[in-house]
Amino acid sequence: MQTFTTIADLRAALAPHRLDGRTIGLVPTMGYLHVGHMALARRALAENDIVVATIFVNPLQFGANEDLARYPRDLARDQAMLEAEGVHYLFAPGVADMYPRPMETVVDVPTLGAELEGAVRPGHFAGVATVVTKLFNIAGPDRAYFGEKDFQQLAIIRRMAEDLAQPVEVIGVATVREVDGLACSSRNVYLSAEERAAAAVVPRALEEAERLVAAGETDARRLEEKIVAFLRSEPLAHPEVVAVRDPQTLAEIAGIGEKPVLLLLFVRFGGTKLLDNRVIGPKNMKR
Ligand SMILES: Nc1ncnc2c1ncn2[C@@H]1O[C@H](COP(=O)(O)OP(=O)(O)OP(=O)(O)O)[C@@H](O)[C@H]1O
Ligand SMILES: CC(C)(CO)[C@@H](O)C(=O)[O-]
Ligand code: BAL
Repeated sequence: MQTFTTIADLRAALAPHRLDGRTIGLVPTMGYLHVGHMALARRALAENDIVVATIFVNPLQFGANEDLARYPRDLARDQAMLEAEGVHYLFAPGVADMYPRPMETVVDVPTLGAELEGAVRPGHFAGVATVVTKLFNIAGPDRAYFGEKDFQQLAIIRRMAEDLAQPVEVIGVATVREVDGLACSSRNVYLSAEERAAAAVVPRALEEAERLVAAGETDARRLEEKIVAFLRSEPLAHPEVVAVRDPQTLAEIAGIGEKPVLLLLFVRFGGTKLLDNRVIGPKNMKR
């Protein structure tokens, strides 16, 4: 695997592949890789001739009081993991390589990006949409891979790619979990041992929602209230977003009826915010 830090070097490496008609899969990440990232890489390797992973902790998507400076980093370990998986290229630019001067141009998805996680992280999704567009422009991938754990991000990137006719297929990959069900996440390392044990309440809340819907709960607001109470039964859990939405549009819905619904959770443990979600179908519904 070759690692590049400049846009020009990555482009030069990819140009001959493109000329020879090879397909390119892109796996954008912020590094400190785990088995969830590896699932994206494996899927990309299965579906493309050439796979480019990217590692860039994008300052544009962090708010002033967020964890940009302390975001976990270990480039050597990440390189070894990607190499072992068979990834062909790693693009790991510095901030000056990606943004040699302050960005004047921004890609925003203002409605989808303002709610749910966007409501507690203003500007976050404009930062994501902007950097992902730039990564698409740099690598020119045929397909790009994103985790369903970041459900709203995936929905926003799909919408952005469609709206802007970006010539890339956006592919969602199922969430990979630890043995107790907690979604793998780079930020899990921030959790103390106590918080880590308590965090298992998040996937359990998704199970509980599934159980409540199967038992006949049809009111979206009541389901949200029950899940907030379930999460609060764990004293270390501070639910920030508990929302039942339409999985396609992320629009609010009132009732749980014939169609599957998205339950999206954003739960804080100490200073660490964890995301999770599940698409839940009504009783006996085949999904
Ligand atoms: N458990 C997981 N299963 C599948 N995909 C995942 C998982 N965790 C992250 N991803 C995906 O990997 C890509 C890169 O994510 P990122 O580098 O932010 O990792 P992360 O673990 O989500 O980090 P953070 O803890 O900062 O949210 C995103 O598309 C994200 O959805
Ligand atoms: C897609 C992404 C790499 C853009 O910085 C980031 O938001 C992430 O890791 O999910
Ligand atoms: N959602 C993954 C990237 C971030 O939290 O900034």
